[in-house]
Amino acid sequence: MSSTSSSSAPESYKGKANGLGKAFRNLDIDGHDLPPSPAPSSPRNGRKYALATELVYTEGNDQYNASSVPIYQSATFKQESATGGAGEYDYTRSGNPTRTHLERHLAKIMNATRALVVSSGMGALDVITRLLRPGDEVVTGDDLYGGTNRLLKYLATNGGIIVHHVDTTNPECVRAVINSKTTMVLLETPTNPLIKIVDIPRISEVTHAANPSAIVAVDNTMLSPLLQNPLDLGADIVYESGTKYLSGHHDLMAGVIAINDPALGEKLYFTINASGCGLSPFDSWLLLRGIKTLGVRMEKQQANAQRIAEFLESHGFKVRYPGLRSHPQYDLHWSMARGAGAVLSFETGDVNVSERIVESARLWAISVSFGCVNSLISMPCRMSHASIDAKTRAERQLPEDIIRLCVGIEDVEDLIDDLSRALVQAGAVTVTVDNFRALGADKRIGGDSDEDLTEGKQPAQDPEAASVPS
Ligand SMILES: Cc1ncc(COP(=O)(O)O)c(C=O)c1O
Ligand SMILES: N[C@@H](CCSC[C@H](N)C(=O)O)C(=O)O
Repeated sequence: MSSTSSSSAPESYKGKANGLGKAFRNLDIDGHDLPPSPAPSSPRNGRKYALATELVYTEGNDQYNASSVPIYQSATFKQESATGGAGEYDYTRSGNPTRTHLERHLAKIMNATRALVVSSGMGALDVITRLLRPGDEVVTGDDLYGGTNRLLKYLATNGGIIVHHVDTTNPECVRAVINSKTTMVLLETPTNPLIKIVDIPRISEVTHAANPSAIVAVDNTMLSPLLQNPLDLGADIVYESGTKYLSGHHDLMAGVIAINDPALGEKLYFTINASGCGLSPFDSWLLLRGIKTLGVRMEKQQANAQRIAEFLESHGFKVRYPGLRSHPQYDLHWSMARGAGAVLSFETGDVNVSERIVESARLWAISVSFGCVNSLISMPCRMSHASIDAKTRAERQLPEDIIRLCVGIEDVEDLIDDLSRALVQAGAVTVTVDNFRALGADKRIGGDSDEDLTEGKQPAQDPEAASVPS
C-alpha cells in the first residue's frame, strides 16, 4: 500500500513490499490451531493477500450468507442435553460467535496465532499483568501512557510487584535492571507522548538472554498492525487499545491482545473468562467494521501528519515525529515500522502559550485519545498524563508545555490554516509580513538568524489583527 512509499520513508525503504513477506509467517491459514468458530475469517483458499486486502476480506459461514457478520446479541446459547452437551458456545462471557470472528480476523492481520478482545486497552493490560505474581519485577519505560503508569503504580502499591522505570530507548538501561525475578518487560514505541523509539528486537534479545522465561509485551497502539508487528520483532505479547486506530471513529472502547504461544493464549483467555472483560457482541461487530477502513484512514492520517510536522518544524518549533529526519531515532523507527503514524508532539517553551494554542484551535478538537478520523489537540500533562504526578513528570522530563496533535483525515490545508491561526492568536509566533516563526526558535537552533524575523517584534495577540501567512 502506498503508506510504504510515503515521503517520510527513508530512500532505502521505499519500494519494499510493506514487510508482508514477513507478515503472515505464523498465520494458521486453515484455522486448525485457532479456537473453534462458526465464523471463520481466514480465506478458505489459503491465499495470503496484501494487508490492505486482508483488512477488508473476511469469510463467514452464516446460514444466510450475510456479508456483514451477524451480531450474536445473546448472553446464553441453548445446549442439546443436560449432561456435558455443551455446544461451541454456552455463555457470552466465555465466548461469542461475533467476538470469535473478530478475534480470528485480528489474529490474521496481527500476524499471530491467536488474538483476544476485551473491553478496553487498559482491560488488555490488566489481563496481561495478571500473569504477574507478588515479588515479580517489571521493567518498563520512563515515558508511558498515563493510564499504563497508573496501573503499574497500583500493582506496585497493592500487588507486591516491583516496577523499574528506565530509559527504554537505551537497551543497556533495560539490561542493567533485569534479573531472575524479571517476569515482564513492557514497552511502548513510539512512546506516548514524547514519541521516543524503543528497539524492540534488541530489547527482546537482551531480555530473553538474561531470563528466558521473561515476557516482552509491547503496546502497539500508536502504530496499529498496519504499520508495525511487534511479534515479528521478537515480542511475546502485543496489545493495543482498539479505541484508537483499529476502530477509528471514537465510538467504542476495546482492547486487543495477540500472541503466538498457545499456552500463553490459554492463560490470558482464562483470565478474560474468569474476570468477565471480553468485548461485547455489539462492540465486536463495530470494531470489525472499523478495522476494514484502517488502511485508508491511516494512509490519509499519516500523510496529513507528515505535512503538519514539516509545517511546524519549518516555522521553528521543536517537533517530535518519526517521519521527520530530525527525529534522533529515525533510522531505528524505520527499521521496525512501515510508517510514522499520525501522532506528533511539539513544544512552545511556555505552558500558558500552549494552553492558548489549544484553546484557540477550532477544527482541532480539545480531546484525549488518538486514532480518530477527526483531528485532536491536547496538553498531555493536563489531560491524558495528568494521573502522573507533577514531581514524577518533572523527574521523567515530560515538558509541561508539550502539545500533542493527533491528526485526522480532514483536508490538510484546512488543518494547517486552523493551526496557523491558533498559533498567531495564542502569541506563539513572531509574525512578519510574509512569515511567522516560533518564539525562541532561533535560540533553539543555535542563534541562526532569520531574515524574516524582526528583532524584538511583539507576538501578535489579536487574532483579527494578524493575517496568517502560510
Ligand atoms: C498507548 C496507549 N495504550 C493504552 C491505552 C489504553 O486504552 P483504552 O483507553 O482503550 O483503555 C491508551 C489510551 O487510553 C494509550 O494511549
Ligand atoms: N481520563 C482518562 C484519560 C484518558 S487518556 C486516553 C488516551 N490514551 C490518550 O493518550 O489520550 C484517564 O484517566 O485514563
